[in-house]
Amino acid sequence: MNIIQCEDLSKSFGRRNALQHVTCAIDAEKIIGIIGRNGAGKSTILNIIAGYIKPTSGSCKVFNENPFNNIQTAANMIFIDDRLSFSDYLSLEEILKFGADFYPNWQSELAYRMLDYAGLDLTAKHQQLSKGQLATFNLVYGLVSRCALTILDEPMNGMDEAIRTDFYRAILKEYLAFPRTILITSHHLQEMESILEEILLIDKGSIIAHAPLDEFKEQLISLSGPSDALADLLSETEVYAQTIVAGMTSAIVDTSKLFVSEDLLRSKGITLSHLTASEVCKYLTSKEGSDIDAIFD
Ligand SMILES: Nc1ncnc2c1ncn2[C@@H]1O[C@H](COP(=O)(O)OP(=O)(O)OP(=O)(O)O)[C@@H](O)[C@H]1O
Repeated sequence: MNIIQCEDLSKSFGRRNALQHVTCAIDAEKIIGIIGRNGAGKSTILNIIAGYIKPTSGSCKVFNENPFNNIQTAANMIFIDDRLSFSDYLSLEEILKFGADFYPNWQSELAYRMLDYAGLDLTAKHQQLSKGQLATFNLVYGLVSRCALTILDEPMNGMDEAIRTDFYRAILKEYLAFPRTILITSHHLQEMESILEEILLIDKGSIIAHAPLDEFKEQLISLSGPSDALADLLSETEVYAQTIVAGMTSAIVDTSKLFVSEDLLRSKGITLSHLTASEVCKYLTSKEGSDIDAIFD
């Protein structure tokens, strides 16, 4: 069952096109990574899904309704990002009590246990927390609310590596205990990969891939071997990156256009290796001919 349906969705801010003709459907009860470079349009699409901003054109349906200013969809959804703010006068404990009153599936005990684990003082005020502590508190708040749609926009921003590792596990455990749809953005895809079922890759306001994680990773492959043995193959497929050193070529290529068996590759001395999701994202979204070294030449 789709809980989010976007049809030909576009959003402009003045003359800047943040999203362009986006069409996608998101199933219930999945953890989906919304991935893309800085400025790709990730927060914009999440803000439209959350009902905070209106699209310029096209439609977005969440739980079959237009989410903009919609109390019904808001009641089944939580949006966590680093701009989440609570009253300056409330302690963390008081904020948790408000959460318990508002969200029907709220898990108080779990919230206390997680915050105790992270060493947060419940008498502290939200605004007194450090950047990492703030992210930790907000993420706990988002998880224990157990909303059918949980949107986490860069939830680990500012957290140290150890707590990030712990909290990726916490997200997965919470999801397994109470399946829901979790949309999560992060620039640390490698760390987050193990909890994702699907990846939705946005580049310059357009969706360029939306697939289960394994399928996504299989889109590109790395081939290495003698340059003459690889030359014909490379002319038949799309090459995303290539290096040639001493007659040996290494190339990142599109697997959908590569019609050759692994046995044949082996017989030509070509080795094939798989990429991580993070590497696939990097190659699919890098600017043609981009090279930071060129700036200094
Ligand atoms: N309120 C706004 N006013 C003007 N331009 C905006 C506004 N919000 C976003 N944009 C522009 O829209 C584009 C997409 O921004 P968005 O915040 O969605 O990117 P993002 O993928 O979340 O980036 P990041 O990974 O850096 O957070 C960017 O070019 C940004 O400058």
